[in-house]
Amino acid sequence: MKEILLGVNIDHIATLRNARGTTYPDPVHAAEVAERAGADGITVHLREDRRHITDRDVRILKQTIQTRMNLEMAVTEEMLLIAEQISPEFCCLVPEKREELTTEGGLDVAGNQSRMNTACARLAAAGILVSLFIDADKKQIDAAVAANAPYIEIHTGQYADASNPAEQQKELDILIEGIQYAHSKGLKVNAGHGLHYHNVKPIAAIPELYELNIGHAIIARAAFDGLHQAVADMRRLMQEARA
Ligand SMILES: CC(=O)[C@@H](O)[C@H](O)COP(=O)(O)O
Ligand SMILES: NCC(=O)COP(=O)(O)O
Repeated sequence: MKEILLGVNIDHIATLRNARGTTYPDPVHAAEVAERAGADGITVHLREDRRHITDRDVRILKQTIQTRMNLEMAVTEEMLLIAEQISPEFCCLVPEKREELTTEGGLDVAGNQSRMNTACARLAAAGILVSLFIDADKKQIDAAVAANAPYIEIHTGQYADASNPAEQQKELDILIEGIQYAHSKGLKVNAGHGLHYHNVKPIAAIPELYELNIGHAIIARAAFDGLHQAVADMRRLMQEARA
């Protein structure tokens, strides 16, 4: 069966650094180790409040990443200008709330169609491949198609947060239906959020998926096993699911 790619999100290396205001651990170093361990791309979320990744990180990473940068960002004028200046290979547009602990759901593309169309067109004009981080909802998938986004990333948060196997299976079925629908519409379909070593396989097994973006669980595992091992183990689990 086809390979599935792994984008490693290194935000929480920066969380650890910022907790003490030190210069270490450096996300630039993390990207290099993750790439050597088999990451197909590096994801960073430049939040409006800069709680982890900073402008400096994005600038230097753009010069040092050997694979490709996927810059996650809110749909704001400030972020669009940064993306146009940095020119990452991919931009994933995500919803953002200042107070949230982490991303709580998908972007409402359908409810903000003209703003999304404009953002996608601006990024495409800058040569950036756009992805929209959305829920597995046909209305949002149709809106992503209408916005001319070549990629979407399906939000797996509800699946990851399910509190029992029956609920998790229900969420998985919703994801599979949405992913198949999006794929049939010609979108390249990624997925991510909340995936970890014990819930990744059923997601990685979905044949229409192109790439998974995984961060928090890999960085947490790295504290005990080292980042190289943590990335390699995640990659292996994903490939096993495709065997
Ligand atoms: C959009 C998304 O699902 C992730 O990138 C997530 O936002 C990671 O960053 P946080 O951990 O700061 O939420
Ligand atoms: N877009 C999802 C992502 O980059 C990583 O999310 P998480 O694994 O840190 O929850």
